[in-house]
Amino acid sequence: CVLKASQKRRPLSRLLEQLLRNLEKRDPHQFFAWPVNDNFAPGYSTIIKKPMDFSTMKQKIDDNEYKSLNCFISDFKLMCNNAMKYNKPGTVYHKAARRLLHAGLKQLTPQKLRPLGDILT
Ligand SMILES: COc1ccc(OC)c(-c2cc(C(C)=O)n3cccnc23)c1
Repeated sequence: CVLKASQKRRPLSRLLEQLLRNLEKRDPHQFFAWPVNDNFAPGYSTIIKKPMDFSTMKQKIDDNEYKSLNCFISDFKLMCNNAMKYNKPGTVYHKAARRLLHAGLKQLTPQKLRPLGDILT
């Protein structure tokens, strides 16, 4: 039988795509969907040395750049921490980043991931 394109992907890639979709649902305003633009965030590229966003994470999945779940989780944390570094507490972006990080890490706990089986070992 012929595998669908999605079924041909590596098991880790399919898992990370699923996790990414679930994390993106926690960003309803799409503040984290694309790279932050210096025109809207003055000085962003001088303050934030390693920018990260969901579209970049998706591209890294497609390019098989993530060798483990932990590398994927590190980029998710980097993205949220960048927003909490650049934006002052109390701003809509700082609050959105805190909520996203908290909700995202709850989805990425071993208890939640264990049912996915030995794909993570
Ligand atoms: C107001 O609509 C948008 C749309 C897209 C954004 O980033 C992709 C942002 C955005 C996202 C951020 C972050 C995540 O720091 N940000 C900081 C300062 C000014 N704008 C932003 C806002």
